[in-house]
Amino acid sequence: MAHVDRSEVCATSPLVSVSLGNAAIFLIGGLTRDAEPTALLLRSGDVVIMSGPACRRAYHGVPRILEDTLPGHLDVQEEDDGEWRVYADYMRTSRINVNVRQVFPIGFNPNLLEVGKQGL
Ligand SMILES: O=C(O)CCC(=O)C(=O)O
Ligand SMILES: [Fe+2]
Repeated sequence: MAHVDRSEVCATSPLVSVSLGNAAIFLIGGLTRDAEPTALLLRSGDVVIMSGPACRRAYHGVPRILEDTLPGHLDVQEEDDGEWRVYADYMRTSRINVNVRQVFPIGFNPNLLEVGKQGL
């Protein structure tokens, strides 16, 4: 659940996170699991920007999705059926997170994957 983002080589680039669907509890703590986390309520349409090394390397996670918080404009009415039923069943209990993150630093050359060849 709680994790630190480690796939990004560069911890100084911000991460932009967009929440869609049911609301959720987002916890953000510190650089160790001992730090008391702060809880944020993320609703559909909310945008979180995680910026700075202390934030990008902080433990965080989404322990809880709050059911029955799907905004009306993302819901499907009872009379709708067919292909939209699959969407409706999924969205009823789900939250979708879209995030943008910079995994590699500027100037990274994927053709030079061996350690020490990047020249960065
Ligand atoms: O769902 C979220 O808001 C957080 C996602 C996350 O922590 C990640 O993609 O690394
Ligand atoms: Fe993460």
